[in-house]
Amino acid sequence: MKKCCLAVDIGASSGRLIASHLENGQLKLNEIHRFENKIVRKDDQFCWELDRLFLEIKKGIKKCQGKGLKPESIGIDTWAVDFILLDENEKPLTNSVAYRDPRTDGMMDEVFKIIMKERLYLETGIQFQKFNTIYQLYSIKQNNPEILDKAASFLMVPDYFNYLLTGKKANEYTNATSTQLVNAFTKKWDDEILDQLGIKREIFQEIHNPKTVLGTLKEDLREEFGFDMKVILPATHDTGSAVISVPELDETIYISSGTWSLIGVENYFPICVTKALDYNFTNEGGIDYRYRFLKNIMGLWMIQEVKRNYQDQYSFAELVDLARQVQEFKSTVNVDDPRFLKPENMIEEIQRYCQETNQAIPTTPGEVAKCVYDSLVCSYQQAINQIEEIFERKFEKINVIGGGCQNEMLNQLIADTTKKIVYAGPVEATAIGNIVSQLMAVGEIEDINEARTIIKHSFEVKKFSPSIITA
Ligand SMILES: Nc1ncnc2c1ncn2[C@@H]1O[C@H](COP(=O)(O)OP(=O)(O)O)[C@@H](O)[C@H]1O
Ligand SMILES: C[C@H](O)[C@H](O)[C@@H](O)C(=O)COP(=O)(O)O
Ligand SMILES: [Mg+2]
Repeated sequence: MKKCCLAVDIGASSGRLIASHLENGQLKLNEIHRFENKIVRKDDQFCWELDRLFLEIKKGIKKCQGKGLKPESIGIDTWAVDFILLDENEKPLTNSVAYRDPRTDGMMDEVFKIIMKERLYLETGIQFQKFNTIYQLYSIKQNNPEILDKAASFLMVPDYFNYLLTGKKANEYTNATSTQLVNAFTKKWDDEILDQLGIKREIFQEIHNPKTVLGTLKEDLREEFGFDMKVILPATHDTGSAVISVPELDETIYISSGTWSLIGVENYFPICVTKALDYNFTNEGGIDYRYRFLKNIMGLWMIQEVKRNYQDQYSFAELVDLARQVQEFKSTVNVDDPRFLKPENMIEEIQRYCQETNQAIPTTPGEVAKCVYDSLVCSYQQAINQIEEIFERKFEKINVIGGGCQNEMLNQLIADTTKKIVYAGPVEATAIGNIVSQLMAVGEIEDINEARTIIKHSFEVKKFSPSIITA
């Protein structure tokens, strides 16, 4: 049996288990299992199917032996902000409510009545998204206080899966920062904010950094799988893992392109200045206490919903080809308008927006897709301008990572619009960042610099130069 480590990366639209080992200084990947992730309706709430996702994780682990692989460690990363509250008997107190659920509508303003927006930003450095954990918890406090009274443990989604694997409870740092409840300077839970909001501190676990060996499998799982593994904390916020594996970082702005587009730079200190607040940038925690100075852009969620609205009769590649065929269609929308966060029908919402703004209304799948892609690039350009204004410098390169880097039309459009060199890849950047964190934890890789060198020599990165427009 070949030794390997196992990365579990679950984004908002898909999950995958990828086995990996080092061979002649290169990282080799072997996709073991891939599955759909989606938001479902349950008890009139938008929810994740965490029980199904854990079964998918176990299914993937069991596939390893059939492939002659013996995983020595496993690391789990997922989307951010969402959590589970366990009671004193370790039972979940609520559904696995998703961040797109409207339960946080109006909660930001309720919190600002207690803690000024500017102070919240100065202390946490985290962007204001209506679905941040802080507003989810405050919604529970306002509408179902008995739930918070009964709560004994707060676990974010990857923490919860780690608990199911090991029986150990911990909050991992990079994901904890996405809650907007961690102080950007002390890097600990912000007792003052929790106290002012009346959220009891004792439900939060000790914060552990990426590369922590949390433990090994519970006995029943060792017997079920037939082997034991170390359970290691990668950057359990998926974007935190993705940024670790950006091959081109100097002079570079990254775009982690999946359900969301996370656009930013790696930094060594939090930037909580007024301009960063006004432009709604975040300082999410990274590995080795680095910072991910970035902002959320609505992302490929929009094309995922368009695809769903067309009953999945077009693949993503086909939607790109259809968009290529209507280059004359120029209408765009503000992708970051909250109306696109969870519309009933994305196509109709885009059409309504174009009508309201007196633009041509997209009617064909190609026109709708082109409108989405063109609109995303407009938002990318705006964010890039804001980053360069804040850093008072130009960035020469853009590195697109994640599933979206497979969209070569979009990559070229980004290059043409921004007039910057675009590098595309690696596709599985998140899983790769997860893997190298495990290998650093066990000493197979020295540090992040060696990790990035290995990554650069292991994966193809395609280059897109701005087209030369002849007069
Ligand atoms: N062949 C392709 N052509 C164009 N876009 C693609 C292709 N494959 C995947 N994508 C894009 O990648 C996105 C998924 O990226 P991924 O990083 O897996 O998302 P997440 O981690 O959020 O689930 C899809 O929504 C789709 O827009
Ligand atoms: C809700 C958060 O902003 C979101 O999780 C984002 O931080 C993120 O990591 C998205 O990752 P995807 O792979 O789901 O695009
Ligand atoms: Mg992802």
